[in-house]
Amino acid sequence: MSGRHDTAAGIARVYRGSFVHSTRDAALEILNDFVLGVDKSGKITFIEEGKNVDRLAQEQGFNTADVENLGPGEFFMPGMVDTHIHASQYTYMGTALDLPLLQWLNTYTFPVESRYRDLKFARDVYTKVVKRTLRNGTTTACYFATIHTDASLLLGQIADDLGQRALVGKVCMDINPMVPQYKELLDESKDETLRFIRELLQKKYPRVKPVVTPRFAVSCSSSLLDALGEIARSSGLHIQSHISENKEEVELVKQLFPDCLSYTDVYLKHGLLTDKTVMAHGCHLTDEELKIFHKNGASISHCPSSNISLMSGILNVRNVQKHKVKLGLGTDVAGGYSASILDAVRRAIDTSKVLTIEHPQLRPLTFEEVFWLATLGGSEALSLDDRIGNFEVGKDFDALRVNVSVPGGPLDVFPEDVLKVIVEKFLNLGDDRNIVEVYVAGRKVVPFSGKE
Ligand SMILES: O=c1[nH]c(=O)c2nc[nH]c2[nH]1
Ligand SMILES: [Zn+2]
Repeated sequence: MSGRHDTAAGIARVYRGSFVHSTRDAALEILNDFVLGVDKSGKITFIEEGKNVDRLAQEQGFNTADVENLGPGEFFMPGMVDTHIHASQYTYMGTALDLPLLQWLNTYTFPVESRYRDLKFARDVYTKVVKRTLRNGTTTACYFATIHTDASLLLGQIADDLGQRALVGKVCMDINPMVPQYKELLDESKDETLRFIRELLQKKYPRVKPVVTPRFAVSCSSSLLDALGEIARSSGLHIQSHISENKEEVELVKQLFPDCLSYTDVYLKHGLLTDKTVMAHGCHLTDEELKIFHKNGASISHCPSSNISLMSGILNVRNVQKHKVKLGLGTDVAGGYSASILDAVRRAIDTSKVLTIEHPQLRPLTFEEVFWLATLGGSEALSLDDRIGNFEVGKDFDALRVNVSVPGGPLDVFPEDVLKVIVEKFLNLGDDRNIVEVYVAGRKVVPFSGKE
């Protein structure tokens, strides 16, 4: 942009072309020939019909010659939100999917997670997972790290360096009878959580924040859950954990917490079910529990790929919607075998159809609804919808520039394909080859700058 106009209006970039996003009223709004402006702080300053470009140029102080026009086959969509991913499990993603949850944790997960005391190993894995998810269009990720504070801080630093928006959780667990070398003492878990939060906040990363992370009720004592509830209350931070993923786990929690009415009641009683809580899975939650979620404003991360791979169960999304519980999508790497939210989109549709086969009265999810879950729904689930999730004026420009006609790409489009059809094809068939640019708060983070 020309210097004069830059200073006058603070507009950094203006794009013209097709935009698709979700709104409060429409799961998929298609905007053909629109123009969108981003200011220097990365916020969307206007989004209007392309025919208004001359007036906008006058009002906003930019030069129409500087407008970047999208090419044929291109559109912008909001960046996708992964509401649940284990960065520390990335090494074995795509393998080790032959056991149910509790056995899978003991056999594969805990031995691998115990390696993150080694910061060289952590740096290598965390750099790879942040790059992989960014390339696949995850502009916001809600991460589980491990029990190791320094490696968890490193994950925050890497996300900030590479420009990803992230909630980062140092995992807390003081019970692990099967793999006792991978757990903390109660006081250690509390102290290290406080250190993690303090040191991460001290970095003042604009878009990377800590999230209080009890692994799940099975691996935390009541005293630890209490302490974490108190830390979350006094800090006002986000909370993440797992809930009601498989039936064996639900039964075990009943035995471990006989004074609690349900799995949800365990988290509620310990102050861990707030309007900034996101719980992964929830496949076996009862209607009573969903009511408690709604009442407390807590959300669910739907991780269908993981639910199938670990043979856990299938979340009834229609029932979650009926109870007005906030919902987003999660890859749940490495229970899920893909780091791409596009995979979660497909599995969410597939699993909803499996439920429809079993219960024909249940309507399967549409691609528009799942697009909403991957973007605006995810932002709501993480209570970040005031900042991200769609192209509303005032929100940060977190966006994917998609090109469905990229040479050598995974899909073909035809002259009769309207934008809605093209979006559906991208959701079902597209991959990172189609995601030609990724923006977080206006900064182009993909392609990588080369310095990383
Ligand atoms: O899918 C899951 N992955 C995990 O790492 C985990 N820990 C507790 N419960 C879990 N579920
Ligand atoms: Zn998980």
